Amino acid sequence: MTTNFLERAIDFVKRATELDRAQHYEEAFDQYIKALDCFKLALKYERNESAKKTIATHLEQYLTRAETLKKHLSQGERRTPVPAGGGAAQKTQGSGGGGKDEEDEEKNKLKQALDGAIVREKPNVKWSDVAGLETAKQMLHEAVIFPIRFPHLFTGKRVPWRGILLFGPPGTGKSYLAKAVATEVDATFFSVSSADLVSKWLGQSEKLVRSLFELARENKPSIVFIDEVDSMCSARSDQDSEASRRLKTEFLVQMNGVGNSNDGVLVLGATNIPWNLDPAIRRRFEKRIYIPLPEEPARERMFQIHIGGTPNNLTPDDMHELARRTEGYSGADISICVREALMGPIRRLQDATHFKRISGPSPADPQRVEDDLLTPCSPGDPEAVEMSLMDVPPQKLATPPVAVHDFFEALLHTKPSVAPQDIEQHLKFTADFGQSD
Ligand SMILES: Nc1ncnc2c1ncn2[C@@H]1O[C@H](COP(=O)(O)OP(=O)(O)OP(=O)(O)O)[C@@H](O)[C@H]1O
Repeated sequence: MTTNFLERAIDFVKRATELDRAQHYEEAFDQYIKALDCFKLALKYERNESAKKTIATHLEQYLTRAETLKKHLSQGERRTPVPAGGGAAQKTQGSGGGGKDEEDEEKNKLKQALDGAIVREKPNVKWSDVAGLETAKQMLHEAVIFPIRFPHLFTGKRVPWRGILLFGPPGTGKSYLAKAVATEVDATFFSVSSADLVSKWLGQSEKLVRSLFELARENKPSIVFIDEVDSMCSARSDQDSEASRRLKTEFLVQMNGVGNSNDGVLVLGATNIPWNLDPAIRRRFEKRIYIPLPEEPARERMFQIHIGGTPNNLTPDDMHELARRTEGYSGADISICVREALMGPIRRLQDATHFKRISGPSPADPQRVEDDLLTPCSPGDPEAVEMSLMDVPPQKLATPPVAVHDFFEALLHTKPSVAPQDIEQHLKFTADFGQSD
């Protein structure tokens, strides 16, 4: 298996370096990425230690080159030459002169480690997908979207916010909102779960934090989203391990931008337990926005968003009723309830013992109407034919629409997940330190 992956990796590398030399950087980058995927698999399955080392060295080498190309491409320069810069192309071209010093090597390793801990792809969540949370959205516009789109608005003493904390009970859309920011804004987005950072990289994590901020500064305008920021930044205490103390100090230093300018870098934090944050770190988040449980109109919008285009026969009154019945539910609770309800028609199909013919849009081509589709019905229906789902030809199956009783049924099984005491604590924190949505 290893040999196979290794061979494939080498094939991709050959193609990549040829394209690289011919300055076809976009295609070269694609081939490097494919090569890296194969190298990673080869590394995973290789048992021999010295072979592992060789593969790891290749991996690092081509990763560096791919990163250089990516940076170059993202600056919109498709064909201008990219210096080899100690990366793969340099070595394969045999142009010598490499010799990165140890510090660079260390930095590269950390950047690779970061690659595993951070997500850089743009999520696909739009502003309009986020129900309610108007204050938070407006604040994020001020902090993120305006400074990038209209930099001249932020001159002189008017400076954009550098640190924003989103806090509130679980499942209220803090991460979801951060994803919407990432999708809507033309900035590099780094998303890191601080629980991951602490658990996987303890000992190394302060260096990772430094590298994360370095990367963010290199790629500005950028947004660093730190989920569960409390696990990295809880109040300092005598019981803290040396590693955790170093991590907190480093985070403070980086957020201050000491010795570096943090212009163009916004730190967005999210937490369910803001009262656990270290006070010094809490202060670095200049804006602290409470993300509460959704009000009735927001809940109604959530039902609409999560149902989307799924065929249903819900009336506006049904929607109001659902919103009314879900007081105390978080956005996450509602999305689970909707998923459950959307399965209702599938269950009806599975349980059906009788079907009848109806006309409707063809499952294969919704533009065409067919008059011999089959849908479940009660055994007493005059047109009922006894059969089960498996007897229905797939292209003749008409899926029943989701109905309001599917939601009522789902609500019996999905209960609100946030406890009232939790809300009280959040309200107290908001009164003391926050800003309410
Ligand atoms: N305001 C909202 N509008 C639309 N959907 C929402 C909203 N809030 C939550 N959801 C739904 O709930 C899911 C979970 O939300 P999310 O992960 O953002 O919550 P969170 O506040 O970050 O929770 P946690 O603190 O547990 O990480 C989202 O993927 C989304 O489907």
